[in-house]
Amino acid sequence: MNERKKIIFIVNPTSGTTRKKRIVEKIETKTDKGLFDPSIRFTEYAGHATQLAADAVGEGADIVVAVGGDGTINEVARSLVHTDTSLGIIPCGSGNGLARHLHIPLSVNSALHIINTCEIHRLDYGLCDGRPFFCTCGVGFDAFISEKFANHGKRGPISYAEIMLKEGLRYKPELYVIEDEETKLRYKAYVITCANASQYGNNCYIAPHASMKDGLMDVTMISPFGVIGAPGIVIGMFSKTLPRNSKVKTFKTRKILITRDQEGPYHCDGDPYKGGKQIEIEIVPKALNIVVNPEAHSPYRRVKNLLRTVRLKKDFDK
Ligand SMILES: Nc1ncnc2c1ncn2[C@@H]1O[C@H](COP(=O)(O)OP(=O)(O)OP(=O)(O)O)[C@@H](O)[C@H]1O
Repeated sequence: MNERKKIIFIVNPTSGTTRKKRIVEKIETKTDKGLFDPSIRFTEYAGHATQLAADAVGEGADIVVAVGGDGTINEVARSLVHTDTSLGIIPCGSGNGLARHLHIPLSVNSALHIINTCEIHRLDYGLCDGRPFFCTCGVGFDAFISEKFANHGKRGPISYAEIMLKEGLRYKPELYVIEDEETKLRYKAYVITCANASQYGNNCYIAPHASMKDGLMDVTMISPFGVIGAPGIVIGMFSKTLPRNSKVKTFKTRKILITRDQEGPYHCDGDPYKGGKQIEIEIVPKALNIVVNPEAHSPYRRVKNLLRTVRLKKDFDK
């Protein structure tokens, strides 16, 4: 008989707005016990998931599942890069950018089905100022807002929208020099985002053509657009057409250096950090095993997910 795979679930009780007790019950009942030997651990403070994931690697875990949002995934995945231990995802954050990019369903039952299917791909991640990111990183307005959000106390999309409206008008775009191996350009930008995955979360696509398999990041630079240009930017983000906007410049590259006039924040997967005048960002190709959705590119994926969720819900309610 094959030995069961060791799988460790790391639950962030503070992520998103959903209650985690029911999620834990689902993990306990729906994980395939024939395939896996599961255990569940809870984070007790910010940053704890990194230590728990490192411990799991040390214990020889085959899969470590981040149960939370992009912040939790980042903390878990940074301990898994360049190892044979794979990252699983049960998305229950506020934005769930990486899970949405990978077409991992937001229903816990369906996400557990993906884990039970256990298809693993080796994908890219990024380094921003030496810090790992898996979805996006960058400077400008989004880094400024993530700093305000981190200090706000309350989470969830309503708090986020509140901060965007209150602080958005105060933000002043900066001048940046952006260099890669071939070009050097000066750009006054509202936002510069380097994307390994396509979206910030909540289906807000900053780089709709980003791929985690191409060894490259998609750099999106948005120049100041004013009140009149704002609806076009927002519509572009939610309709995957942002690169066509005249205020937006995009390119793919492996590594860039961003230089600005003064020190300031940058963000990695939505979490803010203090940065210097220069920030180096690069993609590390094929360095993290991730449990992916084998049906991610099937045209019938949404219908199948819906049917599976209904079926699993019926089983669960029995
Ligand atoms: N037990 C804990 N107590 C307080 N904070 C925690 C705890 N565990 C993790 N955190 C912190 O919670 C933060 C937010 O978690 P996470 O990003 O998963 O949720 P989210 O912000 O709601 O979702 P998303 O990033 O998808 O929008 C993380 O940056 C992490 O450091």
